[in-house]
Amino acid sequence: MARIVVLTGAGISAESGIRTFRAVDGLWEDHRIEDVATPEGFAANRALVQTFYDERRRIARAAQPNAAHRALAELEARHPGEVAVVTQNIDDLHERAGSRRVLHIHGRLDRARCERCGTRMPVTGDLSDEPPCPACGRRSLRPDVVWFGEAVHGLDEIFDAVSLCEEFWVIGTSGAVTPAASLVAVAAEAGARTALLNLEAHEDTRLFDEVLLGPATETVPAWTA
Ligand SMILES: CC(C)NC(=O)[C@H](Cc1c[nH]c2ccccc12)NC(=O)[C@H](CCCC/N=C(/NCCC(=O)O)S[C@H]1O[C@H](COP(=O)(O)OP(=O)(O)OC[C@H]2O[C@@H](n3cnc4c(N)ncnc43)[C@H](O)[C@@H]2O)[C@@H](O)[C@H]1O)NC(=O)OCc1ccccc1
Repeated sequence: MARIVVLTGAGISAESGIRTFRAVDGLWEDHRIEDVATPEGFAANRALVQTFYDERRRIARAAQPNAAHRALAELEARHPGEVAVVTQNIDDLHERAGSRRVLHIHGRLDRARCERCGTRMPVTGDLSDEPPCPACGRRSLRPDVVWFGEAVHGLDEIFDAVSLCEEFWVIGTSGAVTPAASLVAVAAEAGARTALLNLEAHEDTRLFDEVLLGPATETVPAWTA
């Protein structure tokens, strides 16, 4: 049971050079969600979607964890077994910062899944080259990420962790996407102390006991010190 559960979003990786989604220069400025982040969009234009994620994979690989990622990894090292990170991010910056218990609710860029046999595997080259599935040989690999309208990953384990934690912190997310956005209500309902660490306030911060506004590389080290 993790005493502290931390939900993170694109804002925690922004200062590592990974674009967020809804900001003025956000990803959704250049791409329609329907075209690049839905099963329908993938069926309609496979190459567009594969290339979109290949590009994001290149950017994520070139990015480095920042002081916010490191502060969470150091907190976990100081309190072994007491900290769990639930991230909406598909980059692996939490793991590269040293976090060990990381649950990717929306999947991972560095993994592919075969649509035909379901095998999951690390991504080596570009999926836009349509490499054959190493298990069934068919050219039906897709990014192992959760698209809109698809079931998220590990929801039961996440709900259990959130409903049993004493502290629930939300970092760098607009809270626009469910079910991730509904986790703070679960934590508050279970009596956890809740905190929001974000650049901008949310419309509805009533569910948060504490609100710290500012860049994550400043707020997270201060909050976890
Ligand atoms: C758009 C939204 C309304 N839609 C949803 O929520 C839908 C449900 C839904 C449909 N219609 C609706 C109508 C109303 C309500 C809900 C719905 N949800 C789904 O479809 C989910 C799946 C949702 C997951 C989609 N995949 C992602 N990502 C992976 C892919 C990819 O990444 O390409 S979501 C993706 O967008 C979200 C982006 O949000 P943020 O991370 O918060 O980023 P954003 O840019 O918005 O905000 C950044 C924040 O950071 C702050 N910030 C910026 N810089 C900094 C800084 N430096 N420091 C600190 N903070 C900072 C900013 O102030 C800002 O607040 C993340 O979750 C991210 O993972 N699935 C599902 O419901 O399935 C059912 C089901 C159940 C069973 C069986 C079958 C089906």
